[in-house]
Amino acid sequence: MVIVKIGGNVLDNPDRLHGFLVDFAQLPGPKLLVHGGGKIASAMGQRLGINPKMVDGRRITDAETLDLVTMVYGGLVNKQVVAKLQAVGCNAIGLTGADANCIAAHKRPVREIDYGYAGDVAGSQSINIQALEAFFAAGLTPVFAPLTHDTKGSILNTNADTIASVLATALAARHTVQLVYSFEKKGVLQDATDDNSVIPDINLHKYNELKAQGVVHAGMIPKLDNAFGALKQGVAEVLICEAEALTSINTASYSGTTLSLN
Ligand SMILES: Nc1ncnc2c1ncn2[C@@H]1O[C@H](COP(=O)(O)OP(=O)(O)O)[C@@H](O)[C@H]1O
Ligand SMILES: CC(=O)N[C@@H](CCC(=O)OP(=O)(O)O)C(=O)O
Repeated sequence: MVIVKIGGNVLDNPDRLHGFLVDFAQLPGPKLLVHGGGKIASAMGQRLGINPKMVDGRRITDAETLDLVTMVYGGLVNKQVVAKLQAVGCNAIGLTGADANCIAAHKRPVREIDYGYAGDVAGSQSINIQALEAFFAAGLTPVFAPLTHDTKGSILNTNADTIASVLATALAARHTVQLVYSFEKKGVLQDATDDNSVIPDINLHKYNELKAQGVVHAGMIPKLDNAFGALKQGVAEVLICEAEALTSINTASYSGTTLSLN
């Protein structure tokens, strides 16, 4: 089973998104897509006079930002992705974590920073596996927006990399799961501005070194934390690669980054 996450910079590029969705539709076997959309939410917010506030890669989600991200992730982006997948022969069903109680979360506790309506998922016990299995059994491909719910009536904004990691972890109890973080760059790079500097393999020790050297920074840190978290909890393989690499992931020509614990 393959779980794929697609990042906001590709979602924002119609040509790259189209190519990616054609490739995703062709992946054999049961599969699931998680999309981000942070960049689109920030741009739409600015048009509405809502300025984005990010701390450590997480959006501070006040009440009006929650409305914004619910509209953008759960509406605009999710439904556009689903319609485009339908057009290329993939029977996708668009979901948030509230739908079929797929992903329960809790509001991030206020410590130094109040993230507002940002949701953390406690672990794979918060995933409704039966609902996911029912979608797969019906031949449907779930497409998740980065939204969860608190089971008390509120939607929560949850990082898409985290959603991909917890879904992959929950499904790993029953399936051999491959988790693919696809984004706009060719992989984890030695020099974030040089696409020819892909680091092919990273284990936990090397990750800590890369972090300490500042080679891995910004949004790549939470992405890799989520990725290693999934490996530690039984996900068979985690890959980080560009959107265009999806059809090569199980071939010798794969040229992105592969993560391992040891
Ligand atoms: N070593 C690195 N290799 C590649 N990207 C890196 C690296 N360090 C930091 N980054 C940054 O991380 C970003 C990816 O994180 P993020 O924007 O959260 O991705 P996504 O759009 O997939 O959610 C890249 O656009 C890049 O700017
Ligand atoms: C709480 C939180 O930060 N949520 C993210 C969800 C979107 C996301 O993760 O999008 P990308 O994958 O495109 O970055 C946000 O609102 O930016």
